[in-house]
Amino acid sequence: MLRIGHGYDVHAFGGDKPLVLGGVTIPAHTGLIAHSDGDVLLHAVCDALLGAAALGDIGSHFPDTDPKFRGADSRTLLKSVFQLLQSSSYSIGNLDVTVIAQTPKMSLHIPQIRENIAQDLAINLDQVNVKATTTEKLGFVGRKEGIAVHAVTIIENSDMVL
Ligand SMILES: Nc1ccn([C@@H]2O[C@H](COP(=O)(O)O)[C@@H](O)[C@H]2O)c(=O)n1
Ligand SMILES: C[C@@]1(CO)OP(=O)(O)OP(=O)(O)OC[C@H]1O
Repeated sequence: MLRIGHGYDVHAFGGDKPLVLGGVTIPAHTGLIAHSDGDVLLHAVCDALLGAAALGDIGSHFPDTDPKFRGADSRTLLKSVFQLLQSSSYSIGNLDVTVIAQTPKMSLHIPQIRENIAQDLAINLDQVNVKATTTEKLGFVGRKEGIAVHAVTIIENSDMVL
């Protein structure tokens, strides 16, 4: 059976961490405020995968009250989510990500982000799409207060494939 999942996350600009999106450190005026490394892109991907598998959400697996996850590398969290899916015999069909950011310009970094995600989820590059849009200066994104990310995925339970 095919199953769809959606993930959405927002983090505010600020703090003293570097900006990390999809596992890539991107030159920016500031990073994102978070308990972990603040990789809002990978958080949305984790939530899409967990949602598709009806396994809750990122906060239920990696609570932001747990000191263990302070400064956590979100690629490590993504790999843990992948292991959870594998334990339930799910395989990933494809993943589509939309970064909503007035800044930084994402296009240069997207190839490496796709590579990172494909590697962490053991899928091919053509199963991962990442794109970006501004909000034409409207709202909190447009005021450069933060970044929002949507992710959608299709997964399939390989036990049930005929
Ligand atoms: N943070 C961003 C936002 C957008 N892009 C690229 O620019 C194109 C045009 O953006 P609009 O918001 O005007 O639609 C968009 O399609 C992306 O290719 C980007 O790289 N980084
Ligand atoms: C990743 C976790 C865990 O460190 O914390 P944050 O980095 O604050 O990110 P968020 O998307 O707010 O919540 C998920 C978390 O529990």
